Amino acid sequence: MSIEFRGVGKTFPDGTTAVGEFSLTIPSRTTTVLVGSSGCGKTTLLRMVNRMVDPTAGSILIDDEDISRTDPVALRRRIGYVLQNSGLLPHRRVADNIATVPRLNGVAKAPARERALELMDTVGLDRSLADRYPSQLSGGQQQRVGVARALAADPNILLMDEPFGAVDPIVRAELQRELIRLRRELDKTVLFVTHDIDEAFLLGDQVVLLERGGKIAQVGTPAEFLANPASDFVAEFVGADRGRRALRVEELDGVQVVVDEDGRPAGVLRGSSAAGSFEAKAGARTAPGAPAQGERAS
Ligand SMILES: Nc1ncnc2c1ncn2[C@@H]1O[C@H](COP(=O)(O)OP(=O)(O)OP(=O)(O)O)[C@@H](O)[C@H]1O
Repeated sequence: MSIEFRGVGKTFPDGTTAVGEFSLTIPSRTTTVLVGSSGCGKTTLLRMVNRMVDPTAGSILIDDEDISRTDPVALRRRIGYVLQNSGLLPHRRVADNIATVPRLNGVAKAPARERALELMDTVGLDRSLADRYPSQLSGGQQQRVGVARALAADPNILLMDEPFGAVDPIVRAELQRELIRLRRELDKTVLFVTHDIDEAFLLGDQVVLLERGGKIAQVGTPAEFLANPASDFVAEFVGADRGRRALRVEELDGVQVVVDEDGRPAGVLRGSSAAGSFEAKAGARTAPGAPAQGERAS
């Protein structure tokens, strides 16, 4: 399913303009990553897609249908949503957390549990954890449960708000690899929010770098960012955010390769079309120097 933002703006009742005017098309079955510093409007944009926030200007279309005319509850049940702190219900067991939306949609207990167990396999969680409570899991396991829960209603769209922001770098790299695998298997339209440009380049078919007020500094494939930063702001964000390890594109035997500042290959760029996403070699990119996460639990 495609998502289109048309001249979208959001000014909160207290007068804060989180998003000025934002237009973007997110093609079906691709991953778009919104990246930018704290407070630039990423979460607000994400939450407008499932109507947890309604825009004060413009419109959002899903497969050409204006979502302001849809029932927000029904809309939310068909869009998966993963949060930084997993957002699990603490008093419910893992399998029950995963089965929340199917149960709300009227699926009986036994098939809902069976589906939850299958989803635990999908996200790489051992089924023996099904009857634990969230507090009895590690942070990484909780995030996997959050992903499984978001997938439970088999949504076509997955919204992910800093889903790997609260785990350590090693678990984070593991979860990123899992998401790349899942994306290939599940074929969803994914909108992903992060502070971390490395994570954005690793996961995004399309990367959108935002400035304050939801202003687009640049939109493009990771290759386009690396080869052609649109402004000094972009060049600085792309370089500064990854510390000393500035990446660049080089051509080796006719293949575009991303190398780090010491000339070590960090990934291969596949073509330059819509499929021009960034394939990182395992272990080559572990998000060093990831900026501190936002204090606000969203
Ligand atoms: N309910 C609200 N009322 C007033 N202002 C808000 C509200 N929610 C968000 N804002 C403001 O809107 C701006 C954008 O917030 P938003 O949460 O979208 O940013 P963000 O890029 O996701 O930040 P972070 O990376 O820290 O999560 C910020 O200035 C924030 O303080």
